[in-house]
Parts: sequence; C-alpha cells; structure tokens
Amino acid sequence: MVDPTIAESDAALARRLAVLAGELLLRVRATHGHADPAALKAAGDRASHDFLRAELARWRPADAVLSEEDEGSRLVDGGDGVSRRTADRVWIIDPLDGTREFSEQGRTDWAVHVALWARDAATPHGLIAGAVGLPAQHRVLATDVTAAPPATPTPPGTALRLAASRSRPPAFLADLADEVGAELVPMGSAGAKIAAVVTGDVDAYIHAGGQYEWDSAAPVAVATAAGLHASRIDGSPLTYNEADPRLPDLLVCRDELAAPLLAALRRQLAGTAVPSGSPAPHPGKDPR
Ligand SMILES: Nc1ncnc2c1ncn2[C@@H]1O[C@H](COP(=O)(O)O)[C@@H](OP(=O)(O)O)[C@H]1O
Ligand SMILES: [Mg+2]
Repeated sequence: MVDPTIAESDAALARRLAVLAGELLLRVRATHGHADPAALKAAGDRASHDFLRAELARWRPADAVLSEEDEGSRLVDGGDGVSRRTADRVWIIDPLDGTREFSEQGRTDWAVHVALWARDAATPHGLIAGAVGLPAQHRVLATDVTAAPPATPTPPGTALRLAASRSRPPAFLADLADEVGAELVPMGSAGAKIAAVVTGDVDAYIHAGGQYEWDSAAPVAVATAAGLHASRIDGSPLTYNEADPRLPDLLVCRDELAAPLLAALRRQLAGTAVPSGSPAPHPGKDPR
C-alpha cells in the first residue's frame, strides 16, 4: 500500500524516474563516448538500474522490483528486496531498452521503461502505471499524460507502416508485410517502436521469437492507456509478473488494425498465407 501522505501518483513517479534515468543515460553516453561500445552498454545498464532501484526503494519501499539488470529479481523468491511472488505491487523496469542502439553514435531509438503491475488491477495485463522515456528524442510517454494518435484509418492503397526489430525481426514478418501490403520500418528498442505506434509514426509493431516482460511492460501500459490494442500475436492477453518472465511475442497497433493483423498472423503462423502477388484483403479496410 502506498503512503497516502505521498502526493506523487504512481504514474507521475514512473514518468519522473524515466526522465531522470534518461538524463543520467545521456550523461553516461557523453562521458564514455562510443569508442568502446561494450563498455558503454555496461555502464549505461548499470547506472540506470542502480538509479531506478534506489529511487524505487526510497519512494515505494513496500513494492517489489523486477529488473532486466537484476538476475535475482527474475526468480520469484530471489532478489534483494520484496519477493515478487507475494507482493501486491511489482515495478517492472528495463533501465535501458535498445542497449545496442544506445551504444551507436547518433541513434535515438533507445528507451527507459518503468511500469507498475498490481495484483488487483482490473486490466488483463495488470499494468496500472507506466512511462517510457526516450531521452535522445527529448520526450517521455506516460500513462497519465499520453493521448492516442488521431484515428485515421489507413486508406486502401496506402502502405501500412510496420515497426520491426532492426536486428532480430521475426522470420515471417517480410511475408506478412507482403501479404497485407505493408512497409517494414526497422527500429531498435521495443519501447521506441511502441512509442512510434502511440505517436502515429507507424501503424503497428509486431515481434516474435523472444523478449522478456521488462521489454514490453511500460510501453504496453502506455499504449493501452492511450486506447491502442496490445496482445500476444495469437490475440491472447499479455500477462506480467509471471514466474517465468519470458514474453516472446506481441502485437501493438491501432484498434481497427487488430483484427486484420491477427488474421494475417494466423495465416502466416499456420503457413496458409495468400502468396504475394495475389489479391489480399487490405487491413486498412474495416474488417467487420
Ligand atoms: N529474440 C530475442 N530474444 C530475447 N530478447 C530479444 C529478442 N529480440 C529482441 N529482444 C529484446 O527486445 C528488446 C528490443 O529488441 P529490438 O531492438 O531488437 O527490437 C531488446 O531489449 P534490450 O535492449 O533491453 O536488451 C532485445 O534484447
Ligand atoms: Mg529491453
């Protein structure tokens, strides 16, 4: 339970910490330079994790933390804080998402993720607050401030823009893009890609083949608070604070694209997709 005398809401705290950790990461990048990418990645991961861990212990001492950068916290009974098996509230953090891009000079597709999962949450994914800091883009998206992009269904004939991992895109994605007449937009960081869906820079983000809860928790909290669709690629809910934190695939998109993209995913995964070049329903059309 949060001390009611503390005025800052969970969402405001998530947003503030994402901004401050982002500023810290920009300083780490400026100080280290890019000559030794491995050292820069390690320094960024560590600095941001230590900062977020200390601030969460200070402001929300009764809550558990699941962090990419804390091996112990991945175990349900491990870690140096409150056990996430029994905790009612668990902060799921990725101190530096898109670590590879952080280490590459000039790239802005990396992020800080701060999300809060609650046992009694009304939502299927259990996320009640979250923020995605995009320090090199000078912005932060958060559950208490971020609005959905204007609903502008893609007109038939216009290519959808599908964000995908620039280093590990799912094997089926090129065929799926072909089938639905989409253009792939390679980008680093799950947070940066989901933020691009939220801002309307792309229409959807599809990933498969491996990821963890911290890669998607905060951006999914922001996306669903903004009214966007977020699910596994079979349409089932994304669930967090599971014993095993692997969460290997997801689809985030505007609501009206969910049905046609899930149908295209089903065809790709079943191997029954319409071969490229044949007429296929355009997902910009109303699926119903
Ligand atoms: N096949 C895979 N297995 C495990 N993690 C993966 C993965 N593909 C992507 N990820 C993780 O998802 C995040 C976004 O990936 P990408 O930039 O390729 O889209 C990265 O997080 P980190 O940068 O926090 O490690 C990356 O490590
Ligand atoms: Mg990550």
